[in-house]
Amino acid sequence: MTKILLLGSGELGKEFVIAAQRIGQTVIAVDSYPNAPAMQVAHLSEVINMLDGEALDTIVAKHNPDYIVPEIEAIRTERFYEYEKQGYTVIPSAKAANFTMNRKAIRDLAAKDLGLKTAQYRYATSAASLHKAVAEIGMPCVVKPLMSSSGKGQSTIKTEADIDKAWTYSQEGSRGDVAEVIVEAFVNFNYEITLLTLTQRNGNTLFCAPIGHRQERGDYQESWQPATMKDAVLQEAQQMAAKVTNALTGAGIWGVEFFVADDGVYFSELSPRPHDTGMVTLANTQNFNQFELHVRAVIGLPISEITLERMGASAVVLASKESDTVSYSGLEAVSEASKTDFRIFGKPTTRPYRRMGVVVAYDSLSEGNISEVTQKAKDLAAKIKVH
Ligand SMILES: Nc1ncnc2c1ncn2[C@@H]1O[C@H](COP(=O)(O)OP(=O)(O)OP(=O)(O)O)[C@@H](O)[C@H]1O
Ligand SMILES: NCC(=O)N[C@@H]1O[C@H](COP(=O)([O-])[O-])[C@@H](O)[C@H]1O
Ligand SMILES: [Mg+2]
Repeated sequence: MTKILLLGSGELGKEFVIAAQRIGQTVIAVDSYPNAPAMQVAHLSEVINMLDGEALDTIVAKHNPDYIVPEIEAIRTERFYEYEKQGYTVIPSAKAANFTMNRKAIRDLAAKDLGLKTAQYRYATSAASLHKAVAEIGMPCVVKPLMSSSGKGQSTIKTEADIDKAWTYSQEGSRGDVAEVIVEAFVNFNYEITLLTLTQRNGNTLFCAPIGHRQERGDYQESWQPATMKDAVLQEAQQMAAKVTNALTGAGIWGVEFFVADDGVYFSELSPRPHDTGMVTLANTQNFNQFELHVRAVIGLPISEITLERMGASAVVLASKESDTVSYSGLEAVSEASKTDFRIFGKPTTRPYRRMGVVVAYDSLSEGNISEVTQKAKDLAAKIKVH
């Protein structure tokens, strides 16, 4: 039987496992804490520190998987090159996982090697060098730890007084073991999108309809598909996505993030895996959702087309405080509403702003209104309370 070693077991991993099991795959789910969402539905699980290369080596050798599928960024991805040499298949590739775990590698590749348009940026390794970088980039600007995701440790500097605070905050939010930050000029975009891109072993690259989203504190709040945009702008984004995924190599679904501003399309970053904003596809907006697409790309089953079947939106359910016990209320209201669905991820503990669930809403492409569908998802998500 085919064995998939899933490195990271959050909500995205959980849907991936469900999609994999539906087509007969065995999954071993790994994360740093027990009873993580994907572990609840996987065949086997392992709890390790994935930044620890030796711990990683041990479970790879123990399970001898056919596919190693990263689900988060904070993994000792340098080891992946070695696994590829040993004959393992890393998804999408060791290079893709390694370059995207660290904002520096992916940004330098995109901006310098591939010549993609990005926000102006500098790096800083201390509060003092952050002052210097901000002076060069100008304000407002955005500071992010080189290793973090979902906006952790990210803040916007508007005045001189924010700089030291931004440094301290970045060091608290950094997920990995790297102290460095990136400072980006603030892009005054009109809207931002995720372009889910499917690369396949047969070389056929396909794009999903663009997903619009709104972020707060660097974390997504609502996403909707399709995002309304001009054809020429979409094509430009598709070309950029093809370029960067091609350079990173390998098969899988990728969430390629863009800002669309008056002066053009900016590449922001990408996930070489399902994307949080792509949870909108759980509303069955497409013939295959992003997790089903990823599974098929992983095991090498060809997809010949991705079709948009209806419009949809997703809105997040967040926790508000730290707690070791979790319960939910308000599910009746969501369940009762028409053309909606929801997921509760089953995370065992809460912390402020931790994403615990998602509500999706949908409508037909001919009769629906995407703003209304998004508002509906948002209103219903607000009815679910995490206790
Ligand atoms: N240079 C920028 N100018 C304007 N807004 C920005 C900039 N960088 C980030 N943002 C805003 O912050 C959001 C999160 O940034 P980014 O995607 O880099 O963070 P992240 O921690 O990698 O998030 P995730 O892992 O959830 O994708 C962006 O989607 C955008 O809304
Ligand atoms: N933007 C990346 C993203 O959404 N990743 C998703 O969040 C999980 C971590 O959640 P947690 O921090 O609540 O444990 C990850 O495992 C992944 O599923
Ligand atoms: Mg992002």
